Amino acid sequence: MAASGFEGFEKRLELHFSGDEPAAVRMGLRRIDFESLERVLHEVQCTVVSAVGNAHLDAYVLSESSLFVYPTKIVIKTCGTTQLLKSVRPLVAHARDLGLTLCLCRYTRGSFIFPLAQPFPHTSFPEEVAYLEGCLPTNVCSRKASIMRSHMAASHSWHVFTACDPDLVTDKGPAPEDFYTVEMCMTELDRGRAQKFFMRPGDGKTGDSAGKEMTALTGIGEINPGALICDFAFDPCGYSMNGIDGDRYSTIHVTPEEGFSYASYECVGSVYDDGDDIARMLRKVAWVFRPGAMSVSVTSGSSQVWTRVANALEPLGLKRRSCATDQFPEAGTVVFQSFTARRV
Ligand SMILES: C[S@+](CC[C@H](N)C(=O)[O-])C[C@H]1O[C@@H](n2cnc3c(N)ncnc32)[C@H](O)[C@@H]1O
Repeated sequence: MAASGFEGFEKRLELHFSGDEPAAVRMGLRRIDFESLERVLHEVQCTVVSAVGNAHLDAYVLSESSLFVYPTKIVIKTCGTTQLLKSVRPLVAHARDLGLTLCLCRYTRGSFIFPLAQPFPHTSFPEEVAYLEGCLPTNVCSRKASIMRSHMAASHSWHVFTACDPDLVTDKGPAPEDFYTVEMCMTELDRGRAQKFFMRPGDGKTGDSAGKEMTALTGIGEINPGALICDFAFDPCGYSMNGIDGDRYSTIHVTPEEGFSYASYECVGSVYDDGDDIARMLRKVAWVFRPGAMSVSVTSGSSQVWTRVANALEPLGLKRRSCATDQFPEAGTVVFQSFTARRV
């Protein structure tokens, strides 16, 4: 970290599994014991700092972002110089031991602010794809890698790799057209807002208690007041939270340092939700951080959700600069939009 700052942009991996035995899928991946999860995270170079769970999923705040474990799905998101893709082989092996077969893999990330600081296998997208392909079982044979450009600057591209087992995804996997994932990446955070994510020296607060205070003082707690929140503040600065609400999660991570400030927001939803909910949440997130630039990626089987993004953000003075769409076999459609704050 000497020659650069903290890399806020996360790498994100989503793995879906299927199984023939009802007993295997009932608790599924949630039966992986904590020590085994810690060993996987050790490979990735991060640790668990806080955890919460409900009837549907377990959510972990990590030293570098978050991990969500459902019975047949894992989402792991890590930032900094972590080696996220090193988790693929051990996670697939643990799932196999539980009678579960990989049916869908999604890997996404933005453009790193400090690409030269990234270690193998994250030194370039082609290298990440080559490494990932080497880790995946042969049944996930329907594969595609794509870099979606924003036409703004090379620094705002969206990297997507998907791999599916066409038989398992359509037979037993999730119906991708019903669900969507929104990934928001924000840079050039408003200075005053970013300042709220620094701990105050000598106030005696722990990571947990300072995290709770930040959730309340910044307005993050109001984004989805119904969610159970697990939050953590880093010393001297930085913040992470996971929110769980039934079978949905949301997550926020903040790197507030001037010069490379960054915040991300991610949530999952269903096309059957009230369409205004997602618009309201996106507006609240933009209000919490007031970023100078932002990208929003929507992964969905239906084409309608992404239109709500621009409709929600443009009234706040965020002008849409680009919109790119790409389709991934059996893994849905990705719409990548970028915005900048209107300068007055
Ligand atoms: C883990 S958090 C949030 C990560 C998220 N991807 C982001 O950048 O928004 C990163 C912030 O916490 C700070 N931080 C302080 N101690 C840290 C630690 N031990 N591990 C990771 N980040 C730490 C970093 O400097 C940075 O501001």
